[in-house]
Amino acid sequence: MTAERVWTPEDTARMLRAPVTGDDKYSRGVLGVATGSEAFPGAAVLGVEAAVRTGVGMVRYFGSPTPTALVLQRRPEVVTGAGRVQAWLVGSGIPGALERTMDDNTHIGTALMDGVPVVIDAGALDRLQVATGPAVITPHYRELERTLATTRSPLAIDEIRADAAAAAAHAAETLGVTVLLKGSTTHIASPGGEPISVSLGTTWLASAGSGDVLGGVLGALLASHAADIAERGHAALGELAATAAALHGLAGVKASNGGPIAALDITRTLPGVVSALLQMRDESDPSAGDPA
Ligand SMILES: NC(=O)C1=CN([C@@H]2O[C@H](COP(=O)(O)OP(=O)(O)OC[C@H]3O[C@@H](n4cnc5c(N)ncnc54)[C@H](O)[C@@H]3O)[C@@H](O)[C@H]2O)[C@@H](O)CC1
Ligand SMILES: Nc1ncnc2c1ncn2[C@@H]1O[C@H](COP(=O)(O)OP(=O)(O)O)[C@@H](O)[C@H]1O
Repeated sequence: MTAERVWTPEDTARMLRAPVTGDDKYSRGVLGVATGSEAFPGAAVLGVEAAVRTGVGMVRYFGSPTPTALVLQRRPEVVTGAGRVQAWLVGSGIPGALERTMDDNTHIGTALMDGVPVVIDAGALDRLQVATGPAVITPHYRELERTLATTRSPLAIDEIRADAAAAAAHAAETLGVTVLLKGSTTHIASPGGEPISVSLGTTWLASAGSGDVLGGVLGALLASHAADIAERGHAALGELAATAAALHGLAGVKASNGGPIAALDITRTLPGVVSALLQMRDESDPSAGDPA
């Protein structure tokens, strides 16, 4: 069995970065989002909404006309078109290779070849090897099976299910990326980093679009922690991935209150979860979190 660090709300709170007096929207970090497509426009709305509500200086959205219109309708604060960013989120709501349009491929390529940290989800997973910056992949079990299928050491889905922690570790080693393997327990593995498990959610999170929300949370965290990633590389990416899974899980629990949730509900409870964690941190260590 893989020995994993069990991630806690306290660990999550320690990783959060609240804006300080010297900050502006650019110093807080800009997230580029290349998600959604004419086939799955809703995924773009979910990821953008989650990023905005996790906390980031600005979101730039780069996608096809339908998701662009929907994103702007819901979040007028978003800037559209490619531009300078500190991190990218790419792939949620983009179809697999056989169904992708030329536009979809352009969006994926732009995000992957910008050289900054990148969250790679769903339809961009088959292109992960062209990423020029440090990458975190966010597959569920079927997506991990597909992603490993073209490597020299594939894993069948039953093997992944039987030992998901080991599967995540194997994928991180084989692919050279940080892996966030989604499930009721989320397993995180990084090349050379500490394996982590996160079980802070609820089974009600097993619903369409829930993973698209997680991508937005993680993208926002990468964009707002660029200096930490530059300094600590995959060790930082692993802890940020665990932080995202924890925020997503805790927001899901709050949104559910023991009942069903729609994916967009998770984004509504995110700010409250962030503020409660920051308050807990400030009460236990008033000097934490403001290096300015
Ligand atoms: N609102 C949206 O725009 C949403 C977009 N999504 C996007 O949709 C794309 C595909 O994601 P998936 O995780 O579904 O991809 P998967 O490729 O893992 O799932 C598709 C597979 O699920 C199986 N399947 C399909 N319908 C089934 C059913 N009724 N019962 C049992 N098995 C069934 C089939 O084997 C199919 O090949 C991704 O790009 C994802 O981001 C999803 O996140 C759902 C919400
Ligand atoms: N049984 C479960 N219990 C708790 N969380 C779950 C469960 N199943 C899935 N999740 C979580 O819900 C999300 C589902 O993501 P994903 O499968 O990518 O959905 P989608 O593609 O529809 O957005 C992940 O964050 C995962 O960890």
